[in-house]
Amino acid sequence: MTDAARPSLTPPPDAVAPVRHPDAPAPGQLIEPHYEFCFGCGPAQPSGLHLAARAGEGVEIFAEFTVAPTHQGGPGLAHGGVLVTAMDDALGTLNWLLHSTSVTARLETDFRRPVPVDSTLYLHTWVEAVAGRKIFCRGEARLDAPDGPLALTAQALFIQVPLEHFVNHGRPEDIKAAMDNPDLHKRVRAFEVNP
Ligand SMILES: CCCCCCCCCCCC(=O)SCCNC(=O)CCNC(=O)[C@H](O)C(C)(C)COP(=O)(O)OP(=O)(O)OC[C@H]1O[C@@H](n2cnc3c(N)ncnc32)[C@H](O)[C@@H]1OP(=O)(O)O
Repeated sequence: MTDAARPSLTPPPDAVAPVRHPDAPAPGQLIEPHYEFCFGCGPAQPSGLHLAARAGEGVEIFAEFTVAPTHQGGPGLAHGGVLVTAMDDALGTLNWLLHSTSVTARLETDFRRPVPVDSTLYLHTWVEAVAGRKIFCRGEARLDAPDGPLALTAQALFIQVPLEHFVNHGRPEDIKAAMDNPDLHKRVRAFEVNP
């Protein structure tokens, strides 16, 4: 599909190039999960994807996840929704490079080949442009090697939100537990000091 057919995913003429925040993780640095129970990257989520993400040199992320039997859709194959989750999380991790908090507003994914259980998906996501609160991103995922066969491509629109977005909309007991975690609190508050 051409960009013209995806108007809300195409940066407008006044969009600007993304700027890597001075306090962004260094290239190659492993980025800690934003929340231990996140289905995408949380270590405490038993059937989650346990996505491991590293910062790239640009406003980009490189991430990996290995498809487990619990991620099946068709027999022996990853569920498409699980693959979209991996892409969404790798796109969401771009927040750490911009030092902004944004959420997925629109995510369009093209599935280009089946992804078997036990294969490792290598994801690459990057910010294409920023226009006000709108962050235009792209991603691709390859099978079993960073330069392996292309399995998924994606375009997304993220919208910047204040931290209160999470506090106001999340289940109260989970918000309280997250706020009581000093490590998480410190990581998230860093965004407010350096917006
Ligand atoms: C703690 C760790 C932190 C970091 C946390 C990191 C988490 C990473 C996890 C992975 C990412 C996720 O899954 S996030 C979870 C999934 N996503 C969500 O739950 C988001 C649910 N949706 C919303 O909350 C809302 O709809 C928002 C925030 C996206 C937008 O609401 P809003 O703030 O009121 O803004 P609104 O005026 O509606 O829209 C602003 C502009 O964007 C455009 N716009 C809005 N939605 C769309 C859309 N779907 N498609 C096209 N365009 C859109 C509007 O037309 C408008 O353009 P114009 O008129 O200005 O031109």
